[in-house]
Amino acid sequence: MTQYSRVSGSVGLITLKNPPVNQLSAVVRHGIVDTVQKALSDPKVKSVVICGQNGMFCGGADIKEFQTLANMRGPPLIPMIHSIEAADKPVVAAIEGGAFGGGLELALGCHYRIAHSKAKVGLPEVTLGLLPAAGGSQRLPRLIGVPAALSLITTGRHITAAEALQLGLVDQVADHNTVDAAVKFALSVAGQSLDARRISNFQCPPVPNMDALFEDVMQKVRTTARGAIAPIACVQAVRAAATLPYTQGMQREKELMATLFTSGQARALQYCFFAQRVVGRWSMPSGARWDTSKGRPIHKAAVIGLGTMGRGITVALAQTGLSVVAVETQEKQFMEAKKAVSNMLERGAKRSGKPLAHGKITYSQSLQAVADVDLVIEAVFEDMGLKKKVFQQLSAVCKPGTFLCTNTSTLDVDELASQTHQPELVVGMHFFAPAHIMKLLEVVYGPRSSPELVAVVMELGKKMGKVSVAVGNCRGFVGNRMLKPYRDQAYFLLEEGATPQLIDQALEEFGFAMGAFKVSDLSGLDVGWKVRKEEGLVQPGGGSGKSARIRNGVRYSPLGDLMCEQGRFGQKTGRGWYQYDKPGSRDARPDPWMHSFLEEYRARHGLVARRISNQEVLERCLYAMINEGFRVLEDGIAAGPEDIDIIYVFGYGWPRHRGGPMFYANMVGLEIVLERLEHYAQANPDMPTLQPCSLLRKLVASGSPPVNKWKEVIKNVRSQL
Ligand SMILES: CC/C=C/CC(=O)SCCNC(=O)CCNC(=O)[C@H](O)C(C)(C)COP(=O)(O)OP(=O)(O)OC[C@H]1O[C@@H](n2cnc3c(N)ncnc32)[C@H](O)[C@@H]1OP(=O)(O)O
Repeated sequence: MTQYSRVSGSVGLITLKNPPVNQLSAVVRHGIVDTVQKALSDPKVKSVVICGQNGMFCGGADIKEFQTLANMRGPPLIPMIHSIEAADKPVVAAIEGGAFGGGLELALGCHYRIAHSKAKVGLPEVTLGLLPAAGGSQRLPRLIGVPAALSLITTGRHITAAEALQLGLVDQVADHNTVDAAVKFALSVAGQSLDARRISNFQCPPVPNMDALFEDVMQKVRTTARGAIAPIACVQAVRAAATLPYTQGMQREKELMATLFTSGQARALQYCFFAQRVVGRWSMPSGARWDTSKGRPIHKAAVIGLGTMGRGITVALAQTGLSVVAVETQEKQFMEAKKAVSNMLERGAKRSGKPLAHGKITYSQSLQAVADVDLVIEAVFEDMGLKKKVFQQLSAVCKPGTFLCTNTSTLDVDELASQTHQPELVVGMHFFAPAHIMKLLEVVYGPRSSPELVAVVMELGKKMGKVSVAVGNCRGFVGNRMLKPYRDQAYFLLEEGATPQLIDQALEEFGFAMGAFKVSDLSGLDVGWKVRKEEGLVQPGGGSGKSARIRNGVRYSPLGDLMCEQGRFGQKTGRGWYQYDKPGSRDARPDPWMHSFLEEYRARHGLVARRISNQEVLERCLYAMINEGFRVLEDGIAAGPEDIDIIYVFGYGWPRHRGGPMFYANMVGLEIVLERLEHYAQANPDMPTLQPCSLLRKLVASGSPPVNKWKEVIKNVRSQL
């Protein structure tokens, strides 16, 4: 786990060996303590280099060890790093690949840091619900100054070696063999005084208006954290570094970490870290899996339809370096799209500092232009008739073996596949707007989809920088299917006495970026109205009599339809569930009109408004969504709870520090979720989505196992179906 040797006569070389990322597990910490001791007590050794094997310095503490305190055995990090800093021989960190979290804290305890030009460094603890509590929050501001340290520690972002050099975080950048460079450097500094190299002895560089700076940062962090506690603790820890002597600062760091380490938020964020990796190991009900299915390279892709989604997808594809044929048959849209895509690419290049991807896109107004591409993504208007036609044409035009993908958000992927000669080469690629920015991609396979195609699309998603989740085909797939009962409950609560702002406030306090009604105003009420009309659900004036609030035997709220009848489509019309200064404006303000609209509606339907608590809003909206999540698992549409949670965290603004809906249910307690659903279902027998699903009942009957053990119960339930 830790190898020691003497090189170049007088340099003790310590190599961390703990795949996959040389994480600081207990055995590694033991190894470091032992080998540092060995090097320091060997009179032949004049200086020391610490490096990691396989091109990676160190990925930090072993996150798996956090899951049970019992695993936190072995030498603690803080005294280990102190003993390195206190050494009387120079210790040099040779950073290849990356130094993250405890790995960077270890490097900060060294007297010098040499990084490879391609290496990255960072203190990402905040993303795991923690703070850099092995001295990182105290050493980093002393080394690079308070503003830069605040930026790195509160966001957890990884920076390049070049930026680290500019900030003074590393002393030298090597283009070739970093360990050789570090050994050479270690030889050159042997015997030199180390007084000026121990960061814990430094004073933080002075900051003018320090109080104002911290107030400002705290304000920003509170706004962006949306209830997450770690970013706030990070600011407090850096403040301690700026205002207290080192030992007192370390004490403060320890106290703050104690409040975070066992928190539910830390558990949720660490669950998300692993869940994100679990979804990459996809499987299909046929037994096909990520490690047994091989894709093939895609050189040229096409996008059909250059509306908002098609433009974003074109940009995302071009940015991967692929050749893209962008097709739009309508003249006006074609001209507008060319300009828009070009602007988006320019903005992207500016943001990332990477070269423009313009040259890779060919525009065409004819479908014939896609004859030689390897993969097509259809992004025409969400209309089954239109999409079917496009798929028939694509099947006739494309060379055999071309993969055909649809960017539908709800429609039946199998029905589209059946329009083609090779239905096994059709899947859904459900992007989220804006498609070149949003991280989530739902990859929707049908019973006939080939595993090769799923492998290709999952890989393509990765290249586009997406978190791709493979899911089965059903109406709305995973994300939109679960969103429906959530939204329905929000409407029903309005009927019963709530206001849009009361519901949104409860959801935003929970941590959602936007409440259900603000999201509806943003995406446009007319979108859902059109779908409901096609489904035959809309009645003029919302319908009348007792049946006005019932469709197909279940409860229905015509409120959204009535809003649309009044032309209140949301932000685009300047009026929706909220009012806006002008069409297109984003600043939502409560609209007094809504009060009389709801009063009149309730009076018409004999409803008496009652006081709705935040707790009821959360329980009805979230538990209805979670209940649907259990159905999704039961039906085999998602492979496991991690898939659902990652979809919600990356695509639907679910607060990451609450881990995703299924993790949240587990945190609340499955028996509580079941009991509340039973309570609400009894009070509302015409709302079947509140009837607890059998998988939830089975899990509770099985003793409510933790979320990572659900798959066993799910397997049994599915095998009985
Ligand atoms: C006392 C408390 C002290 C806390 C201080 C800390 O150090 S907290 C930990 C801080 N470190 C991090 O947050 C880094 C987490 N890791 C990463 O960001 C990335 O893994 C990486 C190091 C940038 C490498 O990225 P890459 O894309 O190359 O690989 P993967 O992310 O896919 O990871 C490969 C496998 O390694 C596992 N893994 C990564 N880091 C850790 C870790 N710190 N502890 C345990 N395991 C780790 C990861 O889970 C992958 O394995 P899978 O089996 O595929 O899940």
